[in-house]
Amino acid sequence: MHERLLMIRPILSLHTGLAFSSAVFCATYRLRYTVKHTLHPLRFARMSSTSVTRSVSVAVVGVGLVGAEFVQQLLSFPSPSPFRIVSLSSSKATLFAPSGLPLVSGDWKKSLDAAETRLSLLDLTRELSALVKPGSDVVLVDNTSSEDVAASYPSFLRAGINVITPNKKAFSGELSLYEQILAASLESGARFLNESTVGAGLPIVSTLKDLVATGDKVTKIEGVFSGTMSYIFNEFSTGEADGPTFSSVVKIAREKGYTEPHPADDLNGADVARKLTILSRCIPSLRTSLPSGYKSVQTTSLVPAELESASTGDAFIARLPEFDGHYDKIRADAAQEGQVLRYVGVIDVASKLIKADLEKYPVSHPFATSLGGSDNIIMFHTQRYGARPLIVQGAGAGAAVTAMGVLSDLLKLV
Ligand SMILES: NC(=O)C1=CN([C@@H]2O[C@H](COP(=O)(O)OP(=O)(O)OC[C@H]3O[C@@H](n4cnc5c(N)ncnc54)[C@H](OP(=O)(O)O)[C@@H]3O)[C@@H](O)[C@H]2O)C=CC1
Ligand SMILES: N[C@@H](CC=O)C(=O)O
Ligand code: NA
Repeated sequence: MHERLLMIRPILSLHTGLAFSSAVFCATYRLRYTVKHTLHPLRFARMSSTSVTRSVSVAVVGVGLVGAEFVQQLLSFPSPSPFRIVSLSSSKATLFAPSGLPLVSGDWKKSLDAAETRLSLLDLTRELSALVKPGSDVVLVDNTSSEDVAASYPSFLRAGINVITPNKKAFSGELSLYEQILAASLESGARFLNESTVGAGLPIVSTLKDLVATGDKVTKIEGVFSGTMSYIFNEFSTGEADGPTFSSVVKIAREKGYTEPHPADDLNGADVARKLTILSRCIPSLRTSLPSGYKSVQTTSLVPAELESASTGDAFIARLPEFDGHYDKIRADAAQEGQVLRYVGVIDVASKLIKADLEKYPVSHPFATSLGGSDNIIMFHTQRYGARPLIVQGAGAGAAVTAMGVLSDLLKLV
């Protein structure tokens, strides 16, 4: 067994702290620590552990499209698995068993449906914090799009409970919540991992954090950030003047599980604006640039004014065909110029311009020729990569790839 002596220095900044905490948790060696400053008791308990194989208690909140697929992937994890699911919750019911729920692959939803208790985030925090011990990690996996669950991350983190999530709300809303999350994570040593909030399972957040942590200078990030918008325009705007109706491709995108619970959150550009906010906050010079989060991003909405008040996704989808004529016209206009329509996002670091917009591209442009399905394509322009940006491309929405991103975050804890 290898041994390393690790000197822990005072954490000088949030950024250094996060990079440092990653280094600690990525280490697979047995660690011995010399502590040089006062540590939060949970952080100390975590660091004092000399156990190599950690056990991980997982509480899953949200078992919809992504959540159900995540549970299935977790239950299929090769044995012996370090993970045990101690809690499952939907918006209507919750289950908790500190030693692990007896879940059967393919049949576990029945147990949750039969439960009569509703989720209390306060109770869950208390129950999970009792499981935090040296050598056993506890993780809240939030697979909802709930603001309430997102607002509770600081409490979970302060209690030493790690948070893993594809939910964008906490990282793309008010800056104050984001800062509380960073502070709580530094205080207790519990981590928050949110790879699936941008590009689903594609390595976007981790790539950006690696570029920044290794000292590269990111100058611009641009691309197609929405799986829904990508699917819609890949199908709808191919360079021809006509084709399927706009409302029909939106309906299919929803059926394929690409859209947010309310599809208007994709079509109004908010989902892309949230992703741009999440990435901007990983870049030191932009971290505080969007105090109100995604609402500060310059965003073009594709939602007709008459549908802005549609309260449910079903109502929105039902009325969208009334507006097909408008979308037909913008497709035909673009085709006449030899162009296609694509919904793109840009973060220009020097000018601090962050925007989400519908743009036209020539039919020969890579955004027209190389994208299919729900593909995202994200280009990182940096000093080290020079004139040829680092590009990540692949499916950017859908339950399987999103749950994979969540599970891969979970694996980073062990
Ligand atoms: N779909 C995709 O391709 C991607 C999704 N994401 C993100 O993943 C998250 C989940 O998306 P998706 O699975 O499609 O959404 P769904 O609407 O299918 O599922 C959401 C789940 O959350 C539950 N829920 C909602 N509010 C609460 C609450 N307050 N307490 C407990 N449970 C709650 C719902 O319960 P109930 O069933 O009782 O209503 C449901 O189980 C979202 O944040 C989304 O943005 C990220 C990347 C890609
Ligand atoms: N609705 C989102 C899902 C992933 O974040 C999208 O379409 O990209
Ligand atoms: Na990702």
